[in-house]
Amino acid sequence: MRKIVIAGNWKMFKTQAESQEFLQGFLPTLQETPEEREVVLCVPFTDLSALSMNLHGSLVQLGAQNVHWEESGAYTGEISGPMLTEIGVRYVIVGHSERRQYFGETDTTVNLRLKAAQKYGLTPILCVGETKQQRDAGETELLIMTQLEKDLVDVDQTNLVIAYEPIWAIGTGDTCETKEANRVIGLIRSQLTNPHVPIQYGGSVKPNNIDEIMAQPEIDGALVGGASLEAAGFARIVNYKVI
Ligand SMILES: O=C[C@H](O)COP(=O)(O)O
Repeated sequence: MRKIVIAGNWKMFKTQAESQEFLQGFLPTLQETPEEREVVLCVPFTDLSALSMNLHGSLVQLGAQNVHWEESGAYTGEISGPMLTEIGVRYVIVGHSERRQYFGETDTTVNLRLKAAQKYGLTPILCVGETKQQRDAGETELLIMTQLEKDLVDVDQTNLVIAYEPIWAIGTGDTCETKEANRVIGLIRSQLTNPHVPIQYGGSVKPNNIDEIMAQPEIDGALVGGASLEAAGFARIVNYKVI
């Protein structure tokens, strides 16, 4: 059976004070969360230490938004796997489209980061997905297959989560039609050597569409941006109803 993983990606939002306020509203709602649902908060680096202490013993796992491939070194602005695991981080997002678009992330560096994450005991959440232009040009399948082929070279598929995030659906309110997301995720699964890799959908996931998204047979969770910033809304997503 595949694990369900619901992850919030806070991107560059929330100071430490704001993150504590969030937890006060969010954690009490988790008592009834079914155990097979893994809940992850991928937060800014400055929030990790304090959250690690506050999440200890809770049902929520801590995630980062980037990891470098070296253990240490002269890499200004980067962070290493041991630095993250030391403070209790379990997951890390790798290859998010915003890293690829704004910070020069390539399939080569994504592959290096994936392998480093696993080497140092983290579970990477690999993001793949097409732009609107690529979708309109009928290139979705080719683009995703190419990303998977390059990103997953020598990557251990027993410690991996993949997120399908159509870029045109991120932060736009323009959710991918659920059956289409299910189709693409099925395609992704067909390219993997391990059929048990959890594959999430990401892109304008909200409290009012999570139930339908999670009803799709190929979808094993969600990577949630904007809607993970508000405690009650994210709690509704995490506690989605099985329909
Ligand atoms: O990592 C999360 C995705 O970029 C989705 O963001 P969004 O839920 O705000 O569309």
